[in-house]
Amino acid sequence: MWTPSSGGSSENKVPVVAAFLREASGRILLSRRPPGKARAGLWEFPGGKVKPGESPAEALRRELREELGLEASVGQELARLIHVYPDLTIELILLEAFAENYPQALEGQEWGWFRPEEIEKVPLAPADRRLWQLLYKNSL
Ligand SMILES: Nc1nc2c([nH]c(=O)n2[C@@H]2O[C@H](COP(=O)(O)OP(=O)(O)OP(=O)(O)O)[C@@H](O)[C@H]2O)c(=O)[nH]1
Repeated sequence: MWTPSSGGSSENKVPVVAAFLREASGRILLSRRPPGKARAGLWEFPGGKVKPGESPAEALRRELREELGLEASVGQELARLIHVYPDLTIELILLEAFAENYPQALEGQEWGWFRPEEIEKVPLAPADRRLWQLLYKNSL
């Protein structure tokens, strides 16, 4: 598990949980930030903010159900980092997830399965680009 910090202020950081979810052929699930939201149009691992009183795993199961209609079990933590955006500072926690059904875009967002080499070329949210580099370097 890797826990680097991007350096800026990490006070009042918002915990954000995200899923590393692979289908049978090894492609990875990404979803796209919808128009009108911060980082609109960029791709990210599906997930969202951890609410007070929730564990990261509970938050991830809730987000996957709400956004993609997925029933999922959650495995180990793969990576974690702090990222400072102009509008907020997040602590992004990437958890391995295993889905029991197929995703459907319940909030109208785009999503897709990507092979690792395709992810190199996808416009990822900046925090996710860093996370991906960590994962790749450690050949997950
Ligand atoms: N879900 C998710 N958010 C990420 C990732 N990477 C990343 O920088 N973020 C940022 O973390 C924040 C998560 O907010 P969100 O909007 O997804 O979460 P939410 O639905 O629970 O909150 P909201 O109701 O305030 O929109 C956003 O600013 C988003 O850009 C990621 O891989 N997954």
